[in-house]
Amino acid sequence: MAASKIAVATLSLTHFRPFSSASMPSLSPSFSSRLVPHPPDLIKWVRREGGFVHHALNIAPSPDAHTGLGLLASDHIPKGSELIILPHNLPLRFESPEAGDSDEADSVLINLARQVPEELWSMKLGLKLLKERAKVGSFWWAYIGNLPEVFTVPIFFSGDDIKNLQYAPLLYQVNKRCRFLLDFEKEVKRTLDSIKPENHPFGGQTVDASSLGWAMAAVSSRAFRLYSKNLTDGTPTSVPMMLPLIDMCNHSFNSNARIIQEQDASMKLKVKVVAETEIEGNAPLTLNYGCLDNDLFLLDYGFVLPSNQYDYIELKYDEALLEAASIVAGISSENFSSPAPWQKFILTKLNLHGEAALLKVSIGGSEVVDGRLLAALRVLLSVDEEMVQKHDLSVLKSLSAEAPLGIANEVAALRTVIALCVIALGHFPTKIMEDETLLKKCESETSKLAIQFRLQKKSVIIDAMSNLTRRVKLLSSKAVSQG
Ligand SMILES: C[S@@+](CC[C@H](N)C(=O)[O-])C[C@H]1O[C@@H](n2cnc3c(N)ncnc32)[C@H](O)[C@@H]1O
Repeated sequence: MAASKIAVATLSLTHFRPFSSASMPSLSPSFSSRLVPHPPDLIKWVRREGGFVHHALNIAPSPDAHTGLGLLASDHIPKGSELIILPHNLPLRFESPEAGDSDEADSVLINLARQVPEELWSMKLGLKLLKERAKVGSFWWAYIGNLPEVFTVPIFFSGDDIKNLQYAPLLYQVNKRCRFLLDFEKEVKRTLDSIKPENHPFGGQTVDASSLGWAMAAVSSRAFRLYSKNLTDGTPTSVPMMLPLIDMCNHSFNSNARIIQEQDASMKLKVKVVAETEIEGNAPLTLNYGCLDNDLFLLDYGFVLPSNQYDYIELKYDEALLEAASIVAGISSENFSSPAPWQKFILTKLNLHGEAALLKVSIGGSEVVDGRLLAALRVLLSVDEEMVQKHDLSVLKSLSAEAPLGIANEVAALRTVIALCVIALGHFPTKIMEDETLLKKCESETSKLAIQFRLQKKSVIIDAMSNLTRRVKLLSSKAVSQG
């Protein structure tokens, strides 16, 4: 017994790297602080392991101080140039494509991963990342040592900062993730308590919600989905992977580089980054992470994009809310609370009525007004069943279909949406000007993010209101000119 205790002690001292910095970040961690103070040279490591890195690429703090480190071009790079090539063994994925190389510790990991809900896939790959982080001599150490020490995703916000987001759908998601991490911490502890030391995937270390959260955030903010063949039946599936060095690229919707997936001579995965445009010297290399709203950018990546064209606010389709909006808009219609049977029928087709109704609707984004909401308002504000029946649902749902049920109907529908916007704005506890003043005074990065997030949500509403007001004015002047 005593001997095995000594063996455990030796194992734990020499075969793992402590997770301590995941739960206790250094006193003033910044976006640029890495897991270890002087991490290995990542570019050299990629080249040494058979990868290619363009000679004019460097890792450096981004010109925009809030984006952490980035990849910068030191010289002009022509369009089409290959910038980075990673051979198949460099990406870090949950399951290695080489069959038969897994050990007992891997099967513990696989069993834990089975308990992670699909939507939190980043935790699954995060378990693998934690395993490699704990292992002395991990193949990926040069990569892992270069990962950020802290992440600004809301699971690490203080309670006040979470409240300061002021937006229920995001609060719900943040709470869900926090609750999952706390429950999963217990599950991981329970599983690891019964594991033999030599099979412990984290070198005998305690894994808590904080280290799990670090791993989940590292993956959600840095992994890319690539296509891979399913090992059992060969069907192509998208697999999240961490792509060393490539994940030093920051995001832009107008990115100057893109990822290409290829196969090498032995049909193994090869991941390339290619210049999509000419890249000037000193310019950052950027990738497009996707057409995401600010909820996802904040939840997964820990940043908020100003004037994000894909951002929107979520509302619940609710008769009482519509009734209130129509009163604010000065339009009286009883149809909101008691639609006629033909109107109910269309609402059911729009999935806004009935048992399986989906009541989430949106304002903002590329549509400006959720097509289902717009169609419902047009229909509820119409008394002309025959005219409504003439139109296809796709026309009734489209804002670019100009006044399909007549100008008066369209003005009433748009004014009701504008009133909905006024009500939605009123639900935020602070005004835009207050937020702007608070933002100037604010020193904490996470408090700033919370204020920026809610400011952007309010801007989405204001932009939608301006867009709709412009349309109402145009329609009204048309109505006047038509006499
Ligand atoms: C894939 S990593 C990019 C490298 C990262 N900047 C670093 O220091 O390691 C993604 C992270 O970079 C930051 N980032 C990337 N693009 C950004 C942007 N457009 N605005 C603000 N932060 C950004 C965020 O912290 C995000 O979680």
